[in-house]
Amino acid sequence: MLRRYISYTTNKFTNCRHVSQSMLQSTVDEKSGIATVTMNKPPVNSLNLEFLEEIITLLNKLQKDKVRGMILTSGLQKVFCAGLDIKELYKPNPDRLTKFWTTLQDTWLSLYTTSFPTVSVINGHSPAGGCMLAMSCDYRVMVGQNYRIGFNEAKLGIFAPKWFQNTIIAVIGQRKAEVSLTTGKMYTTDEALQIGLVDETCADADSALKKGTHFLNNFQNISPWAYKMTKDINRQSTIQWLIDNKQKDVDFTVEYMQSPGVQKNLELYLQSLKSLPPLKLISEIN
Ligand SMILES: CC/C=C\C/C=C\C/C=C\C/C=C/C(=O)SCCNC(=O)CCNC(=O)[C@H](O)C(C)(C)COP(=O)(O)OP(=O)(O)OC[C@H]1O[C@@H](n2cnc3c(N)ncnc32)[C@H](O)[C@@H]1OP(=O)(O)O
Repeated sequence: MLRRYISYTTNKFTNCRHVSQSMLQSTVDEKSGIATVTMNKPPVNSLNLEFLEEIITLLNKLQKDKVRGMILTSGLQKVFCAGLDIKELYKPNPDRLTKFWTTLQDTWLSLYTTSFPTVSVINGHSPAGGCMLAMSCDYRVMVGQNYRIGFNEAKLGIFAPKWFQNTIIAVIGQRKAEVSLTTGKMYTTDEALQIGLVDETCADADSALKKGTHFLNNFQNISPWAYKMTKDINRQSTIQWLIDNKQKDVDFTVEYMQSPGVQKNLELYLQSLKSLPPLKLISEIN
Protein backbone atom coordinates (compact mmCIF):
# COMPACT_ATOMS: atom_id res chain seq x y z
CA MET A 1 0.00 0.00 0.00
CA LEU A 2 1.17 3.51 -0.75
CA ARG A 3 2.79 5.35 2.15
CA ARG A 4 0.16 7.80 3.31
CA TYR A 5 0.64 11.01 5.12
CA ILE A 6 -1.43 13.97 6.18
CA SER A 7 0.04 17.36 6.85
CA TYR A 8 -1.62 20.57 7.96
CA THR A 9 -0.08 23.99 7.34
CA THR A 10 -1.38 27.53 7.41
CA ASN A 11 -0.05 29.99 4.87
CA LYS A 12 0.11 33.39 6.59
CA PHE A 13 0.18 35.25 3.28
CA THR A 14 -2.92 33.71 1.73
CA ASN A 15 -4.82 32.86 4.91
CA CYS A 16 -5.40 29.36 3.59
CA ARG A 17 -5.13 26.16 5.57
CA HIS A 18 -3.76 23.26 3.53
CA VAL A 19 -4.46 19.60 4.20
CA SER A 20 -2.44 17.32 2.00
CA GLN A 21 -2.90 13.58 1.69
CA SER A 22 -1.08 11.61 -0.95
CA MET A 23 -3.88 11.66 -3.53
CA LEU A 24 -6.00 14.62 -2.35
CA GLN A 25 -5.10 18.21 -1.59
CA SER A 26 -7.42 20.42 0.39
CA THR A 27 -7.11 24.16 0.87
CA VAL A 28 -9.49 25.97 3.19
CA ASP A 29 -9.90 29.70 2.66
CA GLU A 30 -9.90 31.11 6.20
CA LYS A 31 -12.11 34.05 5.30
CA SER A 32 -14.90 32.25 3.44
CA GLY A 33 -14.50 28.85 5.13
CA ILE A 34 -14.70 27.17 1.70
CA ALA A 35 -12.50 24.11 1.11
CA THR A 36 -11.16 23.38 -2.36
CA VAL A 37 -10.37 19.69 -2.68
CA THR A 38 -8.19 18.64 -5.62
CA MET A 39 -7.96 15.01 -6.71
CA ASN A 40 -4.47 14.10 -7.79
CA LYS A 41 -4.11 10.41 -8.54
CA PRO A 42 -2.45 10.09 -11.97
CA PRO A 43 -3.05 8.99 -14.57
CA VAL A 44 -6.86 9.26 -14.38
CA ASN A 45 -8.07 9.65 -10.73
CA SER A 46 -9.61 6.18 -10.84
CA LEU A 47 -11.40 5.22 -7.63
CA ASN A 48 -9.57 2.33 -5.97
CA LEU A 49 -9.91 1.24 -2.34
CA GLU A 50 -7.12 3.45 -0.97
CA PHE A 51 -8.38 6.53 -2.82
CA LEU A 52 -11.92 6.02 -1.51
CA GLU A 53 -10.55 5.66 2.03
CA GLU A 54 -8.74 8.99 1.63
CA ILE A 55 -11.88 10.69 0.40
CA ILE A 56 -13.85 9.49 3.45
CA THR A 57 -11.07 10.58 5.84
CA LEU A 58 -10.96 14.03 4.27
CA LEU A 59 -14.74 14.49 4.30
CA ASN A 60 -14.77 13.58 8.01
CA LYS A 61 -12.02 16.11 8.65
CA LEU A 62 -13.83 18.88 6.75
CA GLN A 63 -16.98 18.11 8.71
CA LYS A 64 -15.07 18.27 12.01
CA ASP A 65 -13.47 21.56 10.95
CA LYS A 66 -16.95 22.94 10.19
CA VAL A 67 -16.07 24.19 6.70
CA ARG A 68 -18.80 26.27 5.07
CA GLY A 69 -18.64 24.50 1.74
CA MET A 70 -16.51 22.34 -0.52
CA ILE A 71 -15.45 22.52 -4.16
CA LEU A 72 -14.27 19.19 -5.60
CA THR A 73 -12.06 19.31 -8.68
CA SER A 74 -9.17 17.55 -10.43
CA GLY A 75 -5.50 18.45 -10.60
CA LEU A 76 -5.01 16.38 -13.77
CA GLN A 77 -4.81 17.80 -17.28
CA LYS A 78 -7.89 16.32 -18.92
CA VAL A 79 -9.61 13.88 -16.56
CA PHE A 80 -11.92 14.79 -13.66
CA CYS A 81 -12.31 11.15 -12.60
CA ALA A 82 -12.27 7.98 -14.77
CA GLY A 83 -14.74 6.23 -12.45
CA LEU A 84 -14.17 3.03 -10.54
CA ASP A 85 -10.72 1.55 -10.91
CA ILE A 86 -11.47 -1.33 -13.26
CA LYS A 87 -8.57 -3.26 -11.72
CA GLU A 88 -10.66 -3.54 -8.53
CA LEU A 89 -13.35 -5.35 -10.56
CA TYR A 90 -11.27 -7.48 -12.94
CA LYS A 91 -10.05 -10.84 -11.55
CA PRO A 92 -10.86 -9.61 -8.05
CA ASN A 93 -9.83 -11.06 -4.72
CA PRO A 94 -13.27 -11.58 -3.10
CA ASP A 95 -12.18 -10.17 0.29
CA ARG A 96 -10.72 -7.03 -1.27
CA LEU A 97 -13.74 -6.62 -3.55
CA THR A 98 -16.01 -6.86 -0.48
CA LYS A 99 -13.97 -4.17 1.26
CA PHE A 100 -13.83 -2.05 -1.90
CA TRP A 101 -17.59 -2.13 -2.47
CA THR A 102 -18.35 -1.46 1.22
CA THR A 103 -15.99 1.52 1.13
CA LEU A 104 -17.60 2.75 -2.09
CA GLN A 105 -21.02 2.67 -0.37
CA ASP A 106 -19.56 4.56 2.61
CA THR A 107 -17.91 7.16 0.37
CA TRP A 108 -21.18 7.81 -1.39
CA LEU A 109 -23.07 8.02 1.92
CA SER A 110 -20.49 10.49 3.30
CA LEU A 111 -20.50 12.70 0.21
CA TYR A 112 -24.26 12.59 -0.40
CA THR A 113 -25.04 13.54 3.20
CA THR A 114 -22.40 16.19 3.98
CA SER A 115 -23.46 18.81 6.51
CA PHE A 116 -21.96 21.48 4.22
CA PRO A 117 -22.89 22.34 0.61
CA THR A 118 -20.74 20.85 -2.14
CA VAL A 119 -19.89 21.75 -5.75
CA SER A 120 -17.99 19.76 -8.35
CA VAL A 121 -15.94 21.65 -10.89
CA ILE A 122 -15.70 19.10 -13.70
CA ASN A 123 -12.49 20.05 -15.47
CA GLY A 124 -11.98 16.83 -17.44
CA HIS A 125 -13.63 13.61 -18.65
CA SER A 126 -16.02 12.13 -16.16
CA PRO A 127 -17.37 8.67 -17.05
CA ALA A 128 -19.47 6.33 -14.85
CA GLY A 129 -18.30 6.49 -11.20
CA GLY A 130 -16.59 9.81 -12.06
CA CYS A 131 -19.94 11.23 -13.11
CA MET A 132 -21.49 9.74 -9.98
CA LEU A 133 -18.91 11.56 -7.85
CA ALA A 134 -20.07 14.80 -9.47
CA MET A 135 -23.78 13.85 -9.13
CA SER A 136 -23.29 13.26 -5.40
CA CYS A 137 -22.36 16.93 -4.95
CA ASP A 138 -25.08 19.59 -4.66
CA TYR A 139 -24.10 21.56 -7.79
CA ARG A 140 -22.03 20.98 -10.92
CA VAL A 141 -20.03 23.34 -13.14
CA MET A 142 -18.42 21.83 -16.26
CA VAL A 143 -15.38 23.40 -17.92
CA GLY A 144 -14.71 23.84 -21.65
CA GLN A 145 -15.97 21.89 -24.67
CA ASN A 146 -13.40 19.12 -24.86
CA TYR A 147 -14.59 16.68 -22.24
CA ARG A 148 -17.28 14.02 -22.01
CA ILE A 149 -19.49 13.08 -19.09
CA GLY A 150 -22.03 10.30 -18.60
CA PHE A 151 -22.78 6.77 -17.51
CA ASN A 152 -21.03 4.31 -19.81
CA GLU A 153 -21.38 1.26 -17.53
CA ALA A 154 -23.46 -0.61 -20.11
CA LYS A 155 -20.54 -0.33 -22.52
CA LEU A 156 -18.44 -2.26 -20.03
CA GLY A 157 -21.13 -4.94 -19.78
CA ILE A 158 -22.01 -4.00 -16.21
CA PHE A 159 -24.88 -2.06 -14.68
CA ALA A 160 -25.24 0.59 -12.00
CA PRO A 161 -26.81 -0.40 -8.66
CA LYS A 162 -30.17 0.96 -7.47
CA TRP A 163 -28.74 3.65 -5.15
CA PHE A 164 -26.51 4.87 -7.99
CA GLN A 165 -29.45 5.00 -10.44
CA ASN A 166 -31.68 6.78 -7.91
CA THR A 167 -29.04 9.46 -7.42
CA ILE A 168 -29.09 10.12 -11.18
CA ILE A 169 -32.90 10.10 -11.30
CA ALA A 170 -32.91 12.75 -8.56
CA VAL A 171 -30.79 14.99 -10.81
CA ILE A 172 -32.13 14.46 -14.36
CA GLY A 173 -35.42 12.56 -13.89
CA GLN A 174 -36.50 8.98 -14.53
CA ARG A 175 -36.81 9.04 -18.33
CA LYS A 176 -33.52 10.77 -19.08
CA ALA A 177 -31.74 8.60 -16.52
CA GLU A 178 -33.05 5.44 -18.16
CA VAL A 179 -32.02 6.50 -21.67
CA SER A 180 -28.66 7.70 -20.39
CA LEU A 181 -27.91 4.50 -18.46
CA THR A 182 -29.18 1.99 -21.01
CA THR A 183 -27.41 3.60 -23.98
CA GLY A 184 -24.18 4.39 -22.08
CA LYS A 185 -24.07 7.71 -23.94
CA MET A 186 -21.25 10.09 -23.08
CA TYR A 187 -22.41 13.71 -23.35
CA THR A 188 -20.62 16.81 -24.56
CA THR A 189 -20.60 19.81 -22.21
CA ASP A 190 -23.53 21.45 -24.02
CA GLU A 191 -25.56 18.24 -24.09
CA ALA A 192 -24.89 17.69 -20.39
CA LEU A 193 -26.16 21.19 -19.65
CA GLN A 194 -29.22 20.60 -21.79
CA ILE A 195 -30.30 17.41 -19.99
CA GLY A 196 -29.45 18.85 -16.57
CA LEU A 197 -26.47 16.62 -15.78
CA VAL A 198 -24.58 19.84 -15.03
CA ASP A 199 -25.95 23.16 -13.74
CA GLU A 200 -23.55 25.57 -15.46
CA THR A 201 -20.75 25.51 -17.99
CA CYS A 202 -17.89 27.90 -18.52
CA ALA A 203 -14.81 28.35 -20.62
CA ASP A 204 -12.04 27.88 -18.08
CA ALA A 205 -11.33 26.39 -14.68
CA ASP A 206 -10.82 29.74 -12.92
CA SER A 207 -14.26 30.98 -13.94
CA ALA A 208 -15.71 27.61 -12.93
CA LEU A 209 -14.18 27.95 -9.44
CA LYS A 210 -15.69 31.45 -9.21
CA LYS A 211 -19.11 30.09 -10.21
CA GLY A 212 -18.75 27.33 -7.62
CA THR A 213 -17.88 29.87 -4.93
CA HIS A 214 -20.81 32.03 -6.03
CA PHE A 215 -23.16 29.07 -5.56
CA LEU A 216 -21.72 28.35 -2.10
CA ASN A 217 -22.17 32.00 -1.12
CA ASN A 218 -25.94 31.43 -1.40
CA PHE A 219 -25.65 29.63 1.93
CA GLN A 220 -24.08 32.54 3.81
CA ASN A 221 -27.45 33.50 5.25
CA ILE A 222 -28.95 30.03 5.50
CA SER A 223 -28.87 28.20 8.81
CA PRO A 224 -26.58 25.12 8.48
CA TRP A 225 -29.23 23.16 10.35
CA ALA A 226 -31.97 24.18 7.89
CA TYR A 227 -29.66 23.30 4.98
CA LYS A 228 -28.84 19.85 6.34
CA MET A 229 -32.40 18.96 7.35
CA THR A 230 -33.74 20.00 3.94
CA LYS A 231 -31.10 17.97 2.10
CA ASP A 232 -31.65 14.90 4.33
CA ILE A 233 -35.40 14.94 3.77
CA ASN A 234 -34.95 15.42 0.02
CA ARG A 235 -32.45 12.52 -0.29
CA GLN A 236 -33.86 10.32 2.47
CA SER A 237 -35.42 7.48 0.46
CA THR A 238 -32.27 6.67 -1.52
CA ILE A 239 -30.03 6.97 1.54
CA GLN A 240 -32.35 4.79 3.62
CA TRP A 241 -32.55 2.21 0.85
CA LEU A 242 -28.79 1.78 0.86
CA ILE A 243 -28.54 1.71 4.67
CA ASP A 244 -31.20 -1.02 4.76
CA ASN A 245 -29.65 -3.02 1.90
CA LYS A 246 -25.89 -2.53 2.34
CA GLN A 247 -25.00 -6.15 2.89
CA LYS A 248 -27.33 -7.42 0.16
CA ASP A 249 -25.80 -4.92 -2.30
CA VAL A 250 -22.26 -6.05 -1.40
CA ASP A 251 -23.09 -9.77 -1.59
CA PHE A 252 -24.80 -9.37 -4.94
CA THR A 253 -21.97 -7.27 -6.41
CA VAL A 254 -19.21 -9.59 -5.25
CA GLU A 255 -20.95 -12.60 -6.79
CA TYR A 256 -22.02 -10.81 -9.97
CA MET A 257 -18.61 -9.25 -10.66
CA GLN A 258 -16.94 -12.67 -10.46
CA SER A 259 -19.26 -14.29 -13.01
CA PRO A 260 -17.47 -15.45 -16.19
CA GLY A 261 -19.60 -13.24 -18.49
CA VAL A 262 -18.83 -10.04 -16.56
CA GLN A 263 -15.15 -10.93 -16.30
CA LYS A 264 -14.96 -11.53 -20.07
CA ASN A 265 -16.58 -8.14 -20.75
CA LEU A 266 -14.15 -6.38 -18.40
CA GLU A 267 -11.19 -8.14 -20.03
CA LEU A 268 -12.28 -6.99 -23.49
CA TYR A 269 -12.85 -3.46 -22.20
CA LEU A 270 -9.40 -3.31 -20.57
CA GLN A 271 -7.88 -4.49 -23.85
CA SER A 272 -9.73 -1.80 -25.77
CA LEU A 273 -8.43 0.80 -23.30
CA LYS A 274 -4.90 -0.24 -24.16
CA SER A 275 -5.29 -0.65 -27.91
CA LEU A 276 -7.19 2.52 -28.84
CA PRO A 277 -5.32 5.78 -29.42
CA PRO A 278 -5.54 8.42 -26.65
CA LEU A 279 -9.10 9.65 -26.04
CA LYS A 280 -10.44 7.50 -28.87
CA LEU A 281 -12.30 5.35 -26.40
CA ILE A 282 -14.49 8.04 -24.98
CA SER A 283 -15.34 9.40 -28.43
CA GLU A 284 -16.03 5.85 -29.65
CA ILE A 285 -18.65 5.41 -26.98
CA ASN A 286 -20.65 8.50 -27.85
C1 LIG B 1 -18.99 8.66 -4.24
C2 LIG B 1 -18.92 7.41 -5.00
C3 LIG B 1 -18.90 7.64 -6.41
C4 LIG B 1 -19.22 6.83 -7.36
C5 LIG B 1 -19.47 5.40 -7.44
C6 LIG B 1 -20.76 4.87 -7.02
C7 LIG B 1 -21.26 3.76 -7.54
C8 LIG B 1 -20.64 3.10 -8.72
C9 LIG B 1 -21.18 1.82 -9.07
C10 LIG B 1 -20.98 1.21 -10.27
C11 LIG B 1 -20.81 1.77 -11.56
C12 LIG B 1 -19.52 2.42 -11.90
C13 LIG B 1 -18.67 1.82 -12.76
C14 LIG B 1 -17.41 2.43 -13.20
O1 LIG B 1 -17.06 3.54 -12.86
S1 LIG B 1 -16.45 1.48 -14.27
C15 LIG B 1 -15.22 2.58 -14.89
C16 LIG B 1 -15.69 3.29 -16.13
N1 LIG B 1 -14.63 4.14 -16.66
C17 LIG B 1 -14.27 4.17 -17.92
O2 LIG B 1 -14.81 3.50 -18.77
C18 LIG B 1 -13.11 5.08 -18.25
C19 LIG B 1 -12.20 4.47 -19.25
N2 LIG B 1 -11.11 5.37 -19.53
C20 LIG B 1 -11.10 6.23 -20.56
O3 LIG B 1 -12.03 6.37 -21.33
C21 LIG B 1 -9.87 7.07 -20.71
O4 LIG B 1 -8.84 6.45 -19.96
C22 LIG B 1 -10.00 8.53 -20.22
C23 LIG B 1 -10.85 9.32 -21.22
C24 LIG B 1 -10.60 8.61 -18.81
C25 LIG B 1 -8.58 9.17 -20.18
O5 LIG B 1 -7.99 9.06 -21.46
P1 LIG B 1 -6.42 9.31 -21.62
O6 LIG B 1 -6.11 9.19 -23.06
O7 LIG B 1 -6.05 10.55 -20.90
O8 LIG B 1 -5.75 8.14 -20.77
P2 LIG B 1 -5.59 6.59 -21.16
O9 LIG B 1 -4.32 6.40 -21.91
O10 LIG B 1 -6.84 6.06 -21.75
O11 LIG B 1 -5.47 5.95 -19.69
C26 LIG B 1 -4.26 6.07 -18.92
C27 LIG B 1 -4.10 4.83 -18.10
O12 LIG B 1 -5.18 4.75 -17.16
C28 LIG B 1 -5.86 3.51 -17.32
N3 LIG B 1 -7.29 3.69 -16.99
C29 LIG B 1 -8.16 4.53 -17.56
N4 LIG B 1 -9.36 4.47 -16.98
C30 LIG B 1 -9.24 3.55 -15.98
C31 LIG B 1 -10.14 3.02 -15.00
N5 LIG B 1 -11.42 3.44 -14.88
N6 LIG B 1 -9.67 2.09 -14.16
C32 LIG B 1 -8.41 1.65 -14.22
N7 LIG B 1 -7.50 2.11 -15.12
C33 LIG B 1 -7.92 3.05 -15.98
C34 LIG B 1 -5.61 3.13 -18.77
O13 LIG B 1 -5.79 1.74 -18.96
C35 LIG B 1 -4.19 3.56 -18.94
O14 LIG B 1 -3.36 2.58 -18.33
P3 LIG B 1 -1.92 2.20 -18.91
O15 LIG B 1 -2.15 1.75 -20.33
O16 LIG B 1 -1.44 1.11 -18.01
O17 LIG B 1 -1.12 3.46 -18.83
